[in-house]
Amino acid sequence: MGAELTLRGVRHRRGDREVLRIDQLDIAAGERLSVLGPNGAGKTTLLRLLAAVEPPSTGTIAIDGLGTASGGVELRRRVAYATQRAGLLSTSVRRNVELPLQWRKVPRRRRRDLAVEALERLRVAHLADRPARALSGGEQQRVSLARALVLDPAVLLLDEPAAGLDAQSRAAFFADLDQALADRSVTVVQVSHRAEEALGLADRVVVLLAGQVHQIGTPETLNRHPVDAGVAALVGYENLVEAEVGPDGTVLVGATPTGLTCDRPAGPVTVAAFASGVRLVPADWPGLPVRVARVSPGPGHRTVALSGAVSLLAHVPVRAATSLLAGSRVRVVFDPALSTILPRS
Ligand SMILES: Nc1ncnc2c1ncn2[C@@H]1O[C@H](COP(=O)(O)OP(=O)(O)OP(=O)(O)O)[C@@H](O)[C@H]1O
Repeated sequence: MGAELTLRGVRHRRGDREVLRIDQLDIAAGERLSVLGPNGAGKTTLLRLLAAVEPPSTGTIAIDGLGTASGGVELRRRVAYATQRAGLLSTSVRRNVELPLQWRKVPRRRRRDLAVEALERLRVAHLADRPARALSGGEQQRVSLARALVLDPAVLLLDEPAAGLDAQSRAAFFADLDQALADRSVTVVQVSHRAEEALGLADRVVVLLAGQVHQIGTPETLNRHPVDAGVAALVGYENLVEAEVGPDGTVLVGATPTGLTCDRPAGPVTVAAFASGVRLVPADWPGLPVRVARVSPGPGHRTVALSGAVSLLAHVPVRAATSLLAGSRVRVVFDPALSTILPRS
């Protein structure tokens, strides 16, 4: 059964620097929470506090109502923490996964069965007799996860579980992780600096910037309604453009309409637009005048760098991009479904 986590008034200092500040966070039993933030945001610090590796400088963290500061063995046993590096011991894969069970005095026979089952769930049972340190990075990550899951934890803490994997291996890894967790009600807190990972498997996402929570919401909310430009950049909006809301609600760059309207009061705003929401139209149509600076191949599209009054990135279907030559003049409007208007920070 997954455990409920509650954080109240948590502050954590490293030396005289405060690196984490979370006033209140409740994580429901069985919830999958992602923590998204850039390098140095405090993600690992948060996991270390949740795992009771160290206590917060001030404030409380409780697991099913029991404070981590009490340091009880029983409480620690309910939490499995897979650190950023797989950290496997230089023995066989099987032994790595069996060891935590041995420490808990699980009988040998049962240990073996549980270890094999955990390895099977992560699709690495065929590696059971190999030296763990001689595996590839991706294989080691899977064994590390099997080692965490074999304890049947109430809380699973994952620090960048797919760090160092290529894009294809990452996708397969997360699909298998999803499968491995499918019939468990474990509470999962996973940290990542990649939006696609953080938003992929989560019920909710916490955005951490400089140690502070900027936004908490479902992946869909973060995607469609980031609260500020910092969150927008982190969730993958490639374009952030300074604009103005006119008296009639038209969003303008300079005096030029952008194709967007909003019901904010007249004044400065920031337009966040996905590259796939930047529409190129002929130079004699209404829109922002720009020049094509560069066209480069992307997966299933061309990435077009545009310069002019604003610099933008656009993703353009391959067929439509054939007529785009560097230096040519076009105009740009933003697709409202792939753009959002933010307060100017
Ligand atoms: N042992 C330490 N001593 C001093 N400062 C530290 C220590 N560990 C981390 N920090 C600082 O605390 C802040 C948060 O670090 P943390 O490792 O939690 O960030 P992170 O979001 O996990 O980063 P990354 O994505 O790079 O792993 C950073 O500014 C970091 O430099």
